[in-house]
Order: sequence, then structure tokens, then C-alpha cells
Amino acid sequence: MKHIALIPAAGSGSRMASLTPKQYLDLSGKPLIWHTLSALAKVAELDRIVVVISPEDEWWDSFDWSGFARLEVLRCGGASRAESVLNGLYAVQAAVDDWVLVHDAARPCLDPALVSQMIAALRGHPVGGILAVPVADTLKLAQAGQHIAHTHPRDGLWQAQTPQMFRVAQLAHALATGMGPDITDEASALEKLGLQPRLIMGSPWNLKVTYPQDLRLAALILAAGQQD
Ligand SMILES: Nc1ccn([C@@H]2O[C@H](COP(=O)(O)OP(=O)(O)OP(=O)(O)O)[C@@H](O)[C@H]2O)c(=O)n1
Ligand SMILES: C[C@](O)(CO)[C@H](O)COP(=O)(O)O
Repeated sequence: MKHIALIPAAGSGSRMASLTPKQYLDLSGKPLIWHTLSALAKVAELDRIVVVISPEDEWWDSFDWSGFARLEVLRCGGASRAESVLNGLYAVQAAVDDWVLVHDAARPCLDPALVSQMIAALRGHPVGGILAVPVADTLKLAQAGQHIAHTHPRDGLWQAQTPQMFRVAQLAHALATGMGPDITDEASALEKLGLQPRLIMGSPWNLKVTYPQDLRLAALILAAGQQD
């Protein structure tokens, strides 16, 4: 049974408001996705590291990836993140019970030790699980624009991160049958089947680069060496 990292990297980064997709923007002297792959390359338990890019990608080939062992690229990205992941699962040629660890290209500050901890924690688990962090702030439900309707209890609420680790065949089935705008991560597809993925403590450093200011935060985190 193998452990395969699958990295969806076929997004356009519309919220980043940049002509270059954010996974190729400069972050501390390298393309952002280089840092993501570099973190995953440090995880000894991973047998394969598979990147899913868009068939129209004009950037991947302009970088030298030869320093990365175990790296494969699939040009089968889809119109949504879930479609990119599902297309990758169909193309990856894995065994049904291999584990797949889906990790956003856009999360470049991943601590490799967290991935090893996750793999150990989910050994023998019937479903799989995700990295996540408990919600820290008071939550407000907005009504009529920016007015507060009420304060929403945050007890039991977690923010989903990646990697999200599931069996290849089970995840493909969940995504294929559940595909829709409500499926914003892998766990949501499993939940739709009535399954309960496990929550594993992630890290506030494992941020997703979504808006322009996140790029500066990511640079600061990388410079700090993720020490906490
Ligand atoms: N059709 C898509 C959309 C997203 N992704 C990937 O999914 C991850 C998380 O998605 P998100 O941050 O939403 O990325 P974008 O779609 O690029 O950004 P935006 O939503 O702002 O357009 C990213 O690594 C992105 O490249 C993908 O592989 N295929
Ligand atoms: C999967 C994810 O990273 C969990 O937080 C996130 O949902 C992906 O980003 P999107 O903006 O929802 O596509």
C-alpha cells in the first residue's frame, strides 16, 4: 500500500488578481509551488508526488524540476478544484487501497513533520482524515450587508486545511458521485456519503495563499522557518 501526494495546481488564482496563476508567482526567490513540493519532498513516507496542472498550463515547463525525486506531472486539471483532483485520481494509476494525500499547491508553508504525523495517526483508519485547526475568533453571521444578525457559537468548529488523506478508490467514488459547488474539499465529498473523516491538528502556519497579502505572510513564515 503506497502513499501518494496529489497536488492540485490547475487553479487560475482569480482572488490573487494576477495574470500569472498564484502557484507560479515568486515567493522568496522561487515559484510558490516549489516550496510546496520542497516540503512534500522531505516526507520520507511518500512514495510518489504527483502534480495536477491545467492542460493549458504555460508555466510549468519554464522551471527546472529535475532536483525533485519522485515527482510526476499530470496535465489533466479541470474547471474546479474537485474536478482537478478527480481527474488526477483517474490518471494516477494507483491501487484502490493506496492512500492519497491531496495538498493544495497554494499551501507552501507546510511542515513535513505534520504530514508524517498524519500518516501515522491514520494508519488503519477506515476512512481517513484531514489537517485542520480549531476556529479561534468569535464568529458573526452577517445579514443585510455588513450588519450582524447574531454571534455564531464556535464550539466544535474547525478550519479545514490540507493535506487531506483518503483511500484512492473511496475518494474517487465520493468525488464522482458528490461533485458540485458544495464540495470544496475532499472531506466534504466523503461526508456526503455519510462517512466521518478524522480531524488532525494542523498548524496556523499552513496558510493557503488566496489573496495578495497572503504572499507576504507566506514569505514571513518561510523566513521564520516555521518555528513555534
Ligand atoms: N480548477 C482548479 C481550481 C483550483 N485548483 C487548485 O486548488 C488549490 C486551492 O484552490 P484555490 O485557492 O481556490 O485556487 P484558485 O482556484 O487558483 O484560486 P481562486 O479560487 O482565487 O481563483 C490551488 O492549489 C489550485 O491551483 C485546481 O487544481 N484546479
Ligand atoms: C481545500 C481547502 O484548502 C480547505 O481549506 C480549501 O477549501 C480550498 O480552497 P477553495 O478556495 O475552497 O477552493
